[in-house]
Amino acid sequence: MDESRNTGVVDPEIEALHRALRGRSLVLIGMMGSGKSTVGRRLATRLNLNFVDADHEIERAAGMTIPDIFASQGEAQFRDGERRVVGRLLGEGPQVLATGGGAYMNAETRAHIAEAGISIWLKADFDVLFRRVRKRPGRPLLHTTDPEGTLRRLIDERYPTYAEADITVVSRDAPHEAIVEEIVEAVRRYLNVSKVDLAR
Ligand SMILES: Nc1ncnc2c1ncn2[C@@H]1O[C@H](COP(=O)(O)OP(=O)(O)O)[C@@H](O)[C@H]1O
Ligand SMILES: O=C(O)C1=C[C@@H](OP(=O)(O)O)[C@@H](O)[C@H](O)C1
Ligand SMILES: [Mg+2]
Repeated sequence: MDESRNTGVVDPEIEALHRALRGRSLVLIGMMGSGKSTVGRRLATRLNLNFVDADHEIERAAGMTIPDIFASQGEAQFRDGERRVVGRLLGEGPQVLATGGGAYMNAETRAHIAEAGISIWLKADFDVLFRRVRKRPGRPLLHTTDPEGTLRRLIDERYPTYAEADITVVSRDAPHEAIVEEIVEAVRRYLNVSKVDLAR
């Protein structure tokens, strides 16, 4: 759970960001395939924060994979576990928390994130998402006769809510590090931590 942490790094810029976070976590939200898990891990390394993936924690708590949870218990049970796990993880900040795509759609979770975190929406076009999720199946919501239509419907349903996030960063096909730097810059702006102040 903690493998992304770099200890011993003393970077004034990062320390200033940590102070400005005041215990809040950076919470990645967005559709399946937007890069929350992969970019989140790198963001945590970059900022010397712990990384935690809610899906991974749900799987650990349940002792089974997400497709198995959906198959054996159904989506409602998964959502209930997701709400509890995200709530617990938000109490353990500051860290980078990658949520599953549906987590932010829960009003209670959203309120909790607003209180204990800074929400970052990784916003991506349908084409980008569809190409990515096709490469790696294993997302039970897309196990339908029409995964393309399902993904479009989920985008329509969810984007107005995702738009409530504190910060939006466009996720496109670019080196992960480039997206990480855009997030760091956006977080710095959001927290009013200026590079100029830090250089003094
Ligand atoms: N900036 C990017 N450029 C290219 N591929 C990316 C980028 N970000 C994520 N991906 C790829 O998209 C897929 C889904 O990423 P993942 O982090 O699992 O998304 P999420 O957790 O949001 O569902 C992975 O194969 C990942 O490597
Ligand atoms: O969008 C969703 O509702 C889901 C997204 C998945 O996580 P990723 O967004 O990390 O793929 C996972 O939580 C589950 O399959 C449901
Ligand atoms: Mg993920």
